[in-house]
Amino acid sequence: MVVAGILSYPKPSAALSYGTAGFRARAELLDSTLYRMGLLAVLRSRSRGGLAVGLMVTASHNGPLDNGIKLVDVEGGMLATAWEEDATRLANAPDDQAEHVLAAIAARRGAAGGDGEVAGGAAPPRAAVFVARDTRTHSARLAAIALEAVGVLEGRGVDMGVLTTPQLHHIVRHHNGPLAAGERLPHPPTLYTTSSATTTDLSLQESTSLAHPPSTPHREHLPRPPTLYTTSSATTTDLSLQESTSLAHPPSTPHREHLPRPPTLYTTSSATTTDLSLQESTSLAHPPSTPHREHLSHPPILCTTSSATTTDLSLQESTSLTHPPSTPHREHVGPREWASEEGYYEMLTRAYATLVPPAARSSDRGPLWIDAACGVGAPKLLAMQEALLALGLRVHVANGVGDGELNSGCGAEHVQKARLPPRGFEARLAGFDRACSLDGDADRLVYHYWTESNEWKLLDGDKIAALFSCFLMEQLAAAKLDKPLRVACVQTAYANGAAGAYIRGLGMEVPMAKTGVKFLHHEALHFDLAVYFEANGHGTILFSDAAVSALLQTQADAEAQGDAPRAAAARCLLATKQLINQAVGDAISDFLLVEAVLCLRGWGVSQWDALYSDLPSRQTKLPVAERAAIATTADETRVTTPPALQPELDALMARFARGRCFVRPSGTEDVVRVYAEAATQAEADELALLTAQATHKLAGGVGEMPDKAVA
Ligand SMILES: CC(=O)N[C@H]1[C@@H](OP(=O)(O)O)O[C@H](CO)[C@@H](O)[C@@H]1O
Repeated sequence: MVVAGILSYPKPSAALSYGTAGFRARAELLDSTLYRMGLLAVLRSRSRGGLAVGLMVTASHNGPLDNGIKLVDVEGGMLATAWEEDATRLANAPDDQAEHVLAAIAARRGAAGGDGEVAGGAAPPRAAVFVARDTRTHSARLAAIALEAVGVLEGRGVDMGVLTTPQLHHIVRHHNGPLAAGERLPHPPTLYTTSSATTTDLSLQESTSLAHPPSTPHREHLPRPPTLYTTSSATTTDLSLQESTSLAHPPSTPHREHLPRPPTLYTTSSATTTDLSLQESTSLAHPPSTPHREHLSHPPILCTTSSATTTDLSLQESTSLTHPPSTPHREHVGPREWASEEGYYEMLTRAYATLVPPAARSSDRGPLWIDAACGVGAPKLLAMQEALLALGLRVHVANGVGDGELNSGCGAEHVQKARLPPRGFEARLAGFDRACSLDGDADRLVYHYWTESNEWKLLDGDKIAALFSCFLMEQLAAAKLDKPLRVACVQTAYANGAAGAYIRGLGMEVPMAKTGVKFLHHEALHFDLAVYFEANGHGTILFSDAAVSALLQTQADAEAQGDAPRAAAARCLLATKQLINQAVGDAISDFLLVEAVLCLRGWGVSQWDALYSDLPSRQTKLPVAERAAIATTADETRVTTPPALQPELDALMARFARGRCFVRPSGTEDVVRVYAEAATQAEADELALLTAQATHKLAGGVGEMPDKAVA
């Protein structure tokens, strides 16, 4: 059946690569990739004892004709690097060899077996693959192809419907819970001799460190009889789980449409949330007898700072002292009840309520205007709108699905790259003093506003990182932890020079990572507490288990000593951890934290903007004959190939006061990207153009010599 399936979705001639953020291509080229990635996702899940993995159908900030795939690994983060290589190999295998490539991957990764053609002895653990999609017109069809493939390998495919990318990460993370923790720690590769004497394979290292070695009773829970999910609650029944019992979804099968759903008020405690997904979920990876359920039996902590009635599940989670600081990262995962879209809203609104107590909710704060890029962020924001209003946060959602072309003239990518306001916000709008833009799958966020003097100003990922950094440092100072935490803000070469200087001035380390959030995320894992952001607005804050444990201890000590300010600071940091997505950058959770911090400080957007002044910068891009022919140093700030290019760029930089420029091949588009910074905007623009021209001349530019910046 696997072979028949592969042959029914022939591979296009174009080469496909699992780039900086998954596969991206014209939608019509992706059928075979979706099918094959459905198969691969099954292997990945099997290799981790049947823990769920996610498959997101999206091309993020790309135009509406493109689509793509982002695979979500078992701990809720991005796919392990070694599996990315497998993904590329499998996507590009000729049709008549793809099954062999798949079988080789399965054997190498300890994922063979079962009744499918990818067989090899004992039945493997049953895989679980959660498939979600954005709002592109072709996404539903492509998601169905992935689900079909999952079914062919007898995995449990769950159609999660339309979600933001970070929501899928969140659901996978909370579904698998602490069982998925303990892998992908930032350590050097280890040589594994079990599979091949020459294989240095992190993924194999991972699979040997499973919480569930093959002998664990995982498979006892599978297969389960299909569960009938009848509607019991109009607001919270998760239709996607009705679909979970269907293992093979032929592309022609119309999937249930999950959108738009009526906005739901998420203000109450879990008493009103009857989430059938959770009934189902509890019978999978976390049997009641496992110690992980201990998280749910701790008495909840009442967060008196926010509201006497708020029982905070995250703090319930945090009260678990079963994971001392020495245990691996990421064991303070939230409760299983959050492993659903409703759970996501619940988690965020509760955290916001804790962080911004009623006394801090000023009624004269104007609404926030949110540009949703005509993408999936819009319906998700609408679903939260009433709950946010109840917490004193008024949001106005613009550029919703169908209001215009996705990511075109609107959205975070357009705003940040073109340095232009989005459609609908071209001039000051009465009543709106601040606005923000999401991208097409709602994992990026930038803010912007019009000044009193009618100047449009952008607050990009660097500014968000600076706001979060100063807030964290302030709260850490007030919490007076017994042992200081190692705190950092991870950036890339695209970070504005002024941002790095400001953050270093706060006393934080500022390590640099390669472009691509996965690199920032991995770097952030080296620290107890780390903010990471790309200038384009993709980022989050990671709290290590050591940090969470230290904060819990501080809170308990301070409360016992009657030190209210210290206890409040620790509680505030724990609520921040609950609000900010621990799996991946998330525009919705990021904007909630921005709003919370501004509210707590009584700041308007201009005061935030005044933290530091950006050095003027400009980005552009150009096509070249072979972008892979351009190589850079590890930090991407200098070109190593072609050798003549860097001396030319050095000479250009020397001509401009505070001049800095670099070029690198894009991992998501067939272009070379150019970045330039200088003392004035005119000089930054000129340096960017000269850099693009030098690249065109020395690195095989195609078409006309660039004569202006291109967003
Ligand atoms: C300069 C820039 O913004 N590059 C973006 C872009 O990658 P490129 O490899 O530059 O195409 O898309 C990535 C995925 O979204 C994101 O991580 C990265 O920051």
